[in-house]
Amino acid sequence: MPQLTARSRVADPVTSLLPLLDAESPLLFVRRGEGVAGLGEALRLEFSGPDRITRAAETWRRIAAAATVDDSVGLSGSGLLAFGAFTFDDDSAYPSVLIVPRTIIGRRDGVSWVTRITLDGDDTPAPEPSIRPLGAEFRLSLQPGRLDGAHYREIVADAVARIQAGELRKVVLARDLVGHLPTGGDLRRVLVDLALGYPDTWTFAVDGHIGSSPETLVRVSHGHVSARVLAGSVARGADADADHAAALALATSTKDVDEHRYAVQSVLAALGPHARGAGGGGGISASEVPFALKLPNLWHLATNIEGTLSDGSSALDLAAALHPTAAVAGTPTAKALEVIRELEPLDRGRYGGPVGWVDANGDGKWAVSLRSAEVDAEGGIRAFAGAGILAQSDPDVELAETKLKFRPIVEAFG
Ligand SMILES: C=C(O[C@@H]1C=C(C(=O)O)C=C[C@H]1O)C(=O)O
Repeated sequence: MPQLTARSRVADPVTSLLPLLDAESPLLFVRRGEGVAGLGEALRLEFSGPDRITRAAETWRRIAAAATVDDSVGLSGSGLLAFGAFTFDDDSAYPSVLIVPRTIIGRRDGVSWVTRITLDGDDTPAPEPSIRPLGAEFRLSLQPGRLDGAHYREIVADAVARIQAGELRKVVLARDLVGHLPTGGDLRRVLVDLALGYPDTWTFAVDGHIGSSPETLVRVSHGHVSARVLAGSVARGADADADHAAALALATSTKDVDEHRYAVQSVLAALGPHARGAGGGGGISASEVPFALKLPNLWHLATNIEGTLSDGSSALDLAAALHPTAAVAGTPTAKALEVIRELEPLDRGRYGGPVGWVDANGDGKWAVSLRSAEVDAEGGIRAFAGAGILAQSDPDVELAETKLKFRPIVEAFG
């Protein structure tokens, strides 16, 4: 069993975590400038196969129980934690990882801290947080990958026919864009653009998987559990009136409200066995009517879900119970996964999977990886975006929706 020792102390305030990151292998999970950044690797664990998240959760519980943690900060993200990113599919060629950095810099409620982590028997000094000037600016354009627009419309039409024939109710189909990072390209430039352009989303970087997701898979903090489900999308309007009309049309569209309901139900069903409702009643609670969440590129229908944990599950246990939600797979789940495998000629990698962190107490924050890309060791980039397909879906509209969902990543690289 790896023996980890972690020590967290309040530090001089940092104004931004991003310039502190490693340019080639950044570790990051932030929203509105707050969160955690990691340097170096004290421990890296890889998982694969159908029970990859469950095994990661069990392994982490044992490592955390054996660890020595001295945390005088006591904020969300202080103390010992592991960053993680898990593949969407059971058979992906990409690794699912938990990475414990050597040094963590955190920022929350105006307080900054540094956590230093050592692995017994490893004397490598922990990297010192220091501002590293950003590398040269670069611009690159992402091009259609394995699945271009015309092909995407075809598989959407195929899925619609299957849904209309009663094979399933909903399936989320994604397509890809590819590109190449220039030699020495500083990934922090991309992360800065994402974090500044989409401040209300989770901007993340774990093991070359980067993005800015608006969807919270699950958050656990001191026995409280919460999630934010998104499903149902529409483009922002060109002016204030058109924008208001777009949000209204989304909130009253039967197709989108139905799609949203499936996604909320799948999250409630997965969390129910682990939680009591916020009001003390049975189960976990969700607001009855979704709200329209405004992002720079899109409106989404959104529902916040809350409850009190009843069984000591960690955030990673719950991520295992939740993945894959109807927001990224479909309904019913098993059939949707079968249709995705059949129609999508892609390995989604960690897109659509849980990305976030878990601490030694089991608290943590996990997003559904959306608006994201895989960047491999040779600089190869593959970005993904998808849309929920229902009986009434129009292939042209769904293709247009994926274009809008690519925008954060396309613009951050471009
Ligand atoms: C699948 C994606 O997004 C998901 C699908 C949505 C939809 O179909 O309306 C909305 C938000 C996300 O839950 C994506 O961004 O790639």
